[in-house]
Amino acid sequence: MNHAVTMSNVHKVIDNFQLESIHLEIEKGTIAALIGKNGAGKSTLLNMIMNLFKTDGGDIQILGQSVLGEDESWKKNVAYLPQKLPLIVPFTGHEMKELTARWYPMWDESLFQKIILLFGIDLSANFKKLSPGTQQQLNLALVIARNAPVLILDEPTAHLDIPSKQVLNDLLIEWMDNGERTIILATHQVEDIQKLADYLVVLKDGHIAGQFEKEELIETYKRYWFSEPLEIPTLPGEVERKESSLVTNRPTEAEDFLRNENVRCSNTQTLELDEIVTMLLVK
Ligand SMILES: Nc1ncnc2c1ncn2[C@@H]1O[C@H](COP(=O)(O)OP(=O)(O)OP(=O)(O)O)[C@@H](O)[C@H]1O
Repeated sequence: MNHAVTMSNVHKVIDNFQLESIHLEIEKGTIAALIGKNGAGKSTLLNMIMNLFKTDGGDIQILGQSVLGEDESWKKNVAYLPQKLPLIVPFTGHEMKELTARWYPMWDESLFQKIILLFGIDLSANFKKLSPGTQQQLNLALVIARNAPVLILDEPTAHLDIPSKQVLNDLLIEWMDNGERTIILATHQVEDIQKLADYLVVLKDGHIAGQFEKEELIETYKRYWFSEPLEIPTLPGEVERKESSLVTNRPTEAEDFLRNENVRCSNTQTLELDEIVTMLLVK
């Protein structure tokens, strides 16, 4: 069993929104970035993995165990940080830590203290008086220190300042090195994807539009520049055409095509990840 999370034919209707027949396999030992435009269904999908939203059908497994049955022992294998926490917390950081640590047998106190120190969090302050960024830092410390083999984070860097984002990315990379662990993170931040993700899972209007290995994806997209205005038919894999440039995601076929058409390009370039992500989400 090589999968940390699988979803088979999962579907769900919530008011006017529909998650359509989701098939997803997240390999153990990898980091998957779940990306999609606002309202694409990322948080809904993560809530369904955690069985917080009931499915209308299909199956979801974490480390081979269905999350939909009576047996809830799968919960020890996953730590989840939702985008929005539903509670107004009347506790200090110290109290929150005591309450959380008690529930989780794999709690790693030294990791927790290390994260608190790295972020510089005052644990004696009341949670509700902390800034949104500091609240997010504390929530991250509470969730990462649970040390579950599967970590699910919904927009973990949304409120963090630039140095804290770096701290978190370094922490997560180090955390991954320490055993067979898996992270799924929903994010809008290209830096998170760039630094962390092995795979990108693209969600569009409630369906999975594709799952891509990041390095392969970067190799796949190419832009060709031409010194003369273009008058050629659509290229294989063409995803963008401007006056003197073309982008394709099937470069080998596109280059054969250009040769056959006797068209020479003046320059070729790979694309930045943010451009590729934009094309994946809007085209
Ligand atoms: N509890 C709910 N009741 C009704 N509709 C809901 C509920 N939760 C989510 N939705 C709807 O599901 C759709 C997907 O929302 P979701 O929050 O999953 O998107 P998202 O991709 O996480 O968006 P964002 O990037 O803005 O966080 C939206 O149309 C939203 O209105």
